[in-house]
Amino acid sequence: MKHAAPLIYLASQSPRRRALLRQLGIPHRVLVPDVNEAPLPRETPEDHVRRLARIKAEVGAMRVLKRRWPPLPVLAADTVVVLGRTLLGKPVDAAEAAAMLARLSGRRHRVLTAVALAFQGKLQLALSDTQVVFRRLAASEIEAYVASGEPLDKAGGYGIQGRAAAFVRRIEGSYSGVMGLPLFETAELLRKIGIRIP
Ligand SMILES: Cc1cn([C@H]2C[C@H](O)[C@@H](COP(=O)(O)OP(=O)(O)OP(=O)(O)O)O2)c(=O)[nH]c1=O
Repeated sequence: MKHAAPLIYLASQSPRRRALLRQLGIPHRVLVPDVNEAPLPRETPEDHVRRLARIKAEVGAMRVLKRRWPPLPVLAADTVVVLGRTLLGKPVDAAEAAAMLARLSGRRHRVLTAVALAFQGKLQLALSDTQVVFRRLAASEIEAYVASGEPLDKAGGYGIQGRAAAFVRRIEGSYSGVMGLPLFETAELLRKIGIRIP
C-alpha cells in the first residue's frame, strides 16, 4: 500500500535510518529530535549509546504528547564507533574525518548501535555490537574519500553502505546496525508491542 497509515514515529534526522525502516516495510512518520550527543565522563560506550537512544525516543514521545499527535510508539537509535577505548562520533570537519580514518586504517573496531522504543510510558532498549576490520588505507585514499563528502555526517567518519565498503575486509555482527538501525533487533522490539513485519 502506498499511503498506509503510520504505525510508529521514527525520531531521527538520519536518512539511513529512514531507508532501513522502509526496508522492513513499516509505515512511519519522521520526527527530528534535537539532542546533545556529548559523552559523559566515565560513561562506557554501551551506556553512552543506550542513554542517547533512550533520550531521543523520550524527547520524541514528549513532543507527540505535547502536540496531541496520535499516540503511536516512538523509535530512535544512536551509533558510535569504538576503537580501543576511544569513542568516535560524527567528525566535525574534514580534518577530523581524515584523522579518524587514519586511526581506523588496518585495524579492527566495534560499531555499537542502541535502539529504543517508547510506547505507553514504557521504554524498551536493544544493543547491537558489530566488529569491523578495515584494510590499510593509503593517505591518498583517505584524502580522496574525505573529499567525496561521505564521511561528514557519519560516526567514525565512514559509511559502510557507501564507498567505504571497499575498506571493509570483514564484519561480524549486523550490517544494518553499522548503518545505524539494526533491523533484527528493531523487528524484535516492534514484535514485543504487537507490530509485525508485513
Ligand atoms: C559507521 C556508520 C555510521 N553511519 C551513520 C548512521 C548515523 O546516521 C550516524 C551516527 O550518528 P548518530 O548520532 O547515531 O545519528 P544522527 O545524528 O545521524 O541521527 P539521529 O540522532 O537524528 O537519529 O552515522 C552510517 O551511515 N554508516 C556507517 O557505516
